[in-house]
Amino acid sequence: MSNLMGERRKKVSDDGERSLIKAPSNASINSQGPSAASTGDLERAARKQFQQEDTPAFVYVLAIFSALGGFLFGYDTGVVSGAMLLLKKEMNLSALWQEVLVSSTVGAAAVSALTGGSLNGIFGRRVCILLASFIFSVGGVVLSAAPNKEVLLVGRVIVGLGLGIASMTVPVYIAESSPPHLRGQLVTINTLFITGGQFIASVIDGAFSYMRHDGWRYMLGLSVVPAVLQFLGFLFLPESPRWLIQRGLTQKARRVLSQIRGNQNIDEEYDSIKSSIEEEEKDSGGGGPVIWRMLTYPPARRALVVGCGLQMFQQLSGINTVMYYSATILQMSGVRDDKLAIWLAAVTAFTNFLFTLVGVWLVERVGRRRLTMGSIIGTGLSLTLLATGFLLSAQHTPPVTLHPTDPAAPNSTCLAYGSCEQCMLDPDCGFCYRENGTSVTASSCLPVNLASTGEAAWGRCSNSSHMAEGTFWAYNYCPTSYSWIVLLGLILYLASFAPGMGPMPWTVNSEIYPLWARSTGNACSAGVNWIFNVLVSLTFLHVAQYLTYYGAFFMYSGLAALGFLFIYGCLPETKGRRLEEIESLFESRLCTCGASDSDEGRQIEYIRPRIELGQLHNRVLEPDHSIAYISFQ
Ligand SMILES: O[C@H]1[C@H](O)[C@@H](O)[C@H](O)[C@@H](O)[C@H]1O
Repeated sequence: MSNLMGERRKKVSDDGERSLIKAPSNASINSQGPSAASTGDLERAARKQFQQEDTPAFVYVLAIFSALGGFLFGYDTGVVSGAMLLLKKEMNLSALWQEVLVSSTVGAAAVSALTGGSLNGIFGRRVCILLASFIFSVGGVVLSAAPNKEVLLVGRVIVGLGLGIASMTVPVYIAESSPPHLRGQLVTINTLFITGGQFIASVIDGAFSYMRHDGWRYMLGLSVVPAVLQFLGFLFLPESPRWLIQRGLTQKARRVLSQIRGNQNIDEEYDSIKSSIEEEEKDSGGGGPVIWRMLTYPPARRALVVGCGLQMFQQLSGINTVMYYSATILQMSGVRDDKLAIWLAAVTAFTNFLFTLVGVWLVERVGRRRLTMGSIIGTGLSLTLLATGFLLSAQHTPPVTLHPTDPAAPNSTCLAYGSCEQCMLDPDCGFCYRENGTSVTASSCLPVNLASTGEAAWGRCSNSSHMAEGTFWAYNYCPTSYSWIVLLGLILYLASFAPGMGPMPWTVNSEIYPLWARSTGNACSAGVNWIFNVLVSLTFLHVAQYLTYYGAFFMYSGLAALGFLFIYGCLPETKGRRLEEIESLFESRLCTCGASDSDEGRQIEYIRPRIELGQLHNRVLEPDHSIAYISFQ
């Protein structure tokens, strides 16, 4: 493939249009003429200049309407925790039903992301986004009108089906429609909308938590608004030009390209997409199911490993347990009021959103590779800090000093625990205590009220609204003076995860596959993301029970360290390259991908965008500058 691209370049440079670029002599650019190594850089850099001149507002409108899919992703996964607080009381939900209602959406998303690949290939990106927003709208209506838990479950599964399709289609659609110099930023906006959706969901949860009756209907049903908006918007937005060319709809593709590139000349881009598609199809061997062709064609196989690996490590770095656990972490730090904890969880979601914005700003400045590496290092270190905070609070855990017995349940295991740490790791028990200044007194481990974890089944802490002054009930956490370390760890975690590990797996996946493999590649990697999402969130409490909280967070930091090695060895830099050029980054052995990063530091200075061949002879070369040619196809 790279040979073919090299040949194409050579051919055009023999008879095509040429531009002159002046580069500082200390840059590692070959000054002797159009060598294959230097022309790639120069070409990219010069293209950047042309493209930067004019980016029509239409591309931004297109990205924002698409990213509503990301908003729904964030909203629907985020809103359920607040809705569940009300639902479990109103519908009398058992722990199993609560778990089923939460994870059914993520499970359905995994299945539909995996099948969304073929839908994308057959019907195109636009139809898939229309379908996803339609499914979201239906799901929202079913949820808000649900008369019982069975219908609720149906609604949650419907929403999950929409989520899976949207999560794999939207990044691809944005990437295929964006100019290369903005692609990273525009695709990252989708993750910004995911975290924005999570934040808005937590605000809506807070606002409707006061509405004890039917508040959940509003929480779950409000997602219909962005879903309908997206559906209406997509009735007017165009199909991805790359998909159209692949399908042979060339006239339509040219029209769309002109529309999204404004007044720029689209011939070069059109020809390059078209010839890449032809070459790719030859290279990949033609027949058989796409996934098989990907697995047997080394560059596509390597891209698949990188894409799925990134998504796996994103989830294994524990983002969703940290988000899910944030309310408890905040309670550990002394926030005892449930309502306040809900609002503070909104602050956590906002922090995630805010730092994703930093990612949008950084992605085209520092590049995907450096951003992801920096982010996972910070993530690993802050997980270690979180774990240390939990370790210190476990080591200084308050002992159980009172052992009251309930004649109705004399054999409760809770009564046997000797410390708060042991007590809180058992999901059936909670810690009831008095606080005197900073010291804990009169403490006991009691069974939790199965209908509401906010109080004990019996005894001093069994009536949450009438507990004696100075008496507290801690479920899932222990009072500790080391909570500030945990809180600091939480903030640092979000500040490091959100700019890189949050958005980059989605952004990188939208660009690393050749066109013929793009939908399938994204379907697989999004499926991996959802599968690990459900795995990590379902196993978290069990892992914490076996390894304790600090053990669980040390484990996540170990997984982040493995993730760093993977990214360091395997993730190439894709910044500024045209989608059609990216395949060549995966031509060498998998773990040498990072080597291409060394190209990054080069500085290129332009003196003029175009120059006729003859003019070159009249130029005087200054001693400290070199001249290089680049060619355009
Ligand atoms: O990229 C997103 C984002 O980081 C979200 O905050 C998280 O909940 C998702 O699981 C993840 O895929």
